[in-house]
Amino acid sequence: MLLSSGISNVKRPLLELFSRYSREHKWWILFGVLTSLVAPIIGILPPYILQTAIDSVLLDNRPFALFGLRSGLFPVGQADQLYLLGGILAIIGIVSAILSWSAGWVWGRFSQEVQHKVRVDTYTKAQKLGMPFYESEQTGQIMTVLNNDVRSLNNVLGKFIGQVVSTSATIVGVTVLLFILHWEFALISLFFVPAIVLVTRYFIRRLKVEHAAVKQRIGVVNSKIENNLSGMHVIKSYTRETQERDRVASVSRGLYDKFWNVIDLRIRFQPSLNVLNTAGFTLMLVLGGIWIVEGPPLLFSEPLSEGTLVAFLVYQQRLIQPIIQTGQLIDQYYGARASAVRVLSLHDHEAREHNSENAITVDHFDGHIEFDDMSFGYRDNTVLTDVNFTANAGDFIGIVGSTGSGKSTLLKLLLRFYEPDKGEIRVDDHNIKDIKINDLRKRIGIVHQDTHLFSGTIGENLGYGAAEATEEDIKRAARLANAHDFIMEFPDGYETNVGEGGAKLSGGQRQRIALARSLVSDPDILLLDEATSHVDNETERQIQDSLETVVQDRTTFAVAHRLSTIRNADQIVVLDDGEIIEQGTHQDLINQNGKYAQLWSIHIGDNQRAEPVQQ
Ligand SMILES: Nc1ncnc2c1ncn2[C@@H]1O[C@H](COP(=O)(O)OP(=O)(O)OP(=O)(O)O)[C@@H](O)[C@H]1O
Repeated sequence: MLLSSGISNVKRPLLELFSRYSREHKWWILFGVLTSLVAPIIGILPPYILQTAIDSVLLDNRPFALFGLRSGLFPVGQADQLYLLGGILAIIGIVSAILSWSAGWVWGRFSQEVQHKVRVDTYTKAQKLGMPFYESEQTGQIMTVLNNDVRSLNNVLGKFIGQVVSTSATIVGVTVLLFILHWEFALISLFFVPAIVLVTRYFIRRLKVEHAAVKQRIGVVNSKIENNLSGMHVIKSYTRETQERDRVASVSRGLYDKFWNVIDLRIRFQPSLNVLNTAGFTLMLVLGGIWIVEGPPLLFSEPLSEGTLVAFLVYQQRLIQPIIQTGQLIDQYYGARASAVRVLSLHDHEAREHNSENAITVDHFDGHIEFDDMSFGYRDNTVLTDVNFTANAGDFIGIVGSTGSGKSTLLKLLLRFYEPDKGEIRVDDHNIKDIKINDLRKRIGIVHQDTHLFSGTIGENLGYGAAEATEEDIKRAARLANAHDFIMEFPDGYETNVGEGGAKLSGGQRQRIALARSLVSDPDILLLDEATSHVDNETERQIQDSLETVVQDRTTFAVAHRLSTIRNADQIVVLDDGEIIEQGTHQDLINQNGKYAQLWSIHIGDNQRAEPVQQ
């Protein structure tokens, strides 16, 4: 359960992801940083101008000066001075708005670019993971990484730098301005900042822990819901709606509890800061008032003007916001960090399918296949032991055996869904480990035991594995699989929508479409895993007739419980508990009078019993 525990060895996951995805956008980032830096600096000037308006224009107790400059160009009349200040404020407002818009645009685009790329990359990487990964991870957890985690990363990767830059610029800018305005009062008024930082730190540390727990719980809820939706027919059949509702409610409550911990921390965080803020504001107002009325207290010497006090009070409010924002940024940071760990766990997962170093390219197989002393097990559970047999090019091989004897596993090993633990599998004298995985799979057609169709039309499903297939290729394959006639009976023919996972078709129809799909690309090797188990005897006989033509041109492995399907095979392999116990033609095996002969007599008996009683 790697994703649910979120293991990744990367020390700074966000930085790592940022460096992976930001390179090609360095100019955007530079522009974004510049605008995020300049916008808040310009934005903090109005209170400074307010001070001039109060002290130099309204109270007229200071000579008119702006930014330390006393120019003969400045107007002397009060109204003109106010017009000048009003004009400057308007320009600041416009420039500030343009810069904020530019910063918002750049970071918004950048964050969407990053989100899009991380999502596509993560999906691409997930696709490269081998089947064992999908068997050990819940689909819901993988979906959570692709949806929630990628979205949460977007918040930070895209906006974080802009916010960090503008927040830092505001804090530094305001602090510098306060010292320029009145360094003695600035020393006193900044006293409350360390208290705010300490409170922020306390909450952030606790949020970090809770965020990781929330991420994991979201995955659990998604898995449960996804699992239930895909098994809805079973839930309904067994009338388990109430129990399943309770189970969903239980995992959802688990998420609720964890989320509540985060919300509880957040809602206590903001009021705590507000209390500190109000205390700081009140103290400054009282102290500043006394300073103005009675002159500088204690060791201080500079008198304080009314305008300066007003500017300080406004700046104090301006300062608290970026400090709170810093807290929120750190909160977001830890949320995104937990997501980054999960995304990287998927990106860097070692269970990736990979070609060997000197893997060869293949565009055709003759179809000579050898299993050479091959053994395989799922984790600790040995499923196939010392399998030895050879299929000559063009052979039709029947594989029979009791349930769980390893028949499907044998076919999956040929596709390299898993690697043998011992021995090897060779196709045309090449160990399949040394053939490029995609080349191997492209030349092998398979009909899985569990037929899966994708939402879309019948035609789209048929052409799924062969982009270059013509309409004629598709129809030819459909005829071979005895599917063409029933497809044409639908009003929309090949344009018929199959529904979610093929739900609008019968089991037998789905199977015939899957069979046709495997034939469209004209594979050199064909693997049929119970490919006709859901069709009636008559349809099976018709498919059998068509397949006789099909199998002549390629090596075919057919797993079948219905033994009539493989009766004419060149070779029948009988598996029992993962070992080959018998091998030969139908007649050889009947003559041996072993397991196969026993199965055959049951099969015949079944068929006879299934015959309608003659009146
Ligand atoms: N992904 C898996 N992980 C762990 N064990 C598995 C997995 N797939 C199959 N097995 C186990 O391997 C054994 C062989 O399974 P396999 O599907 O190959 O049997 P089979 O002969 O095709 O059975 P059936 O006729 O019922 O389809 C079974 O005991 C099964 O439980």
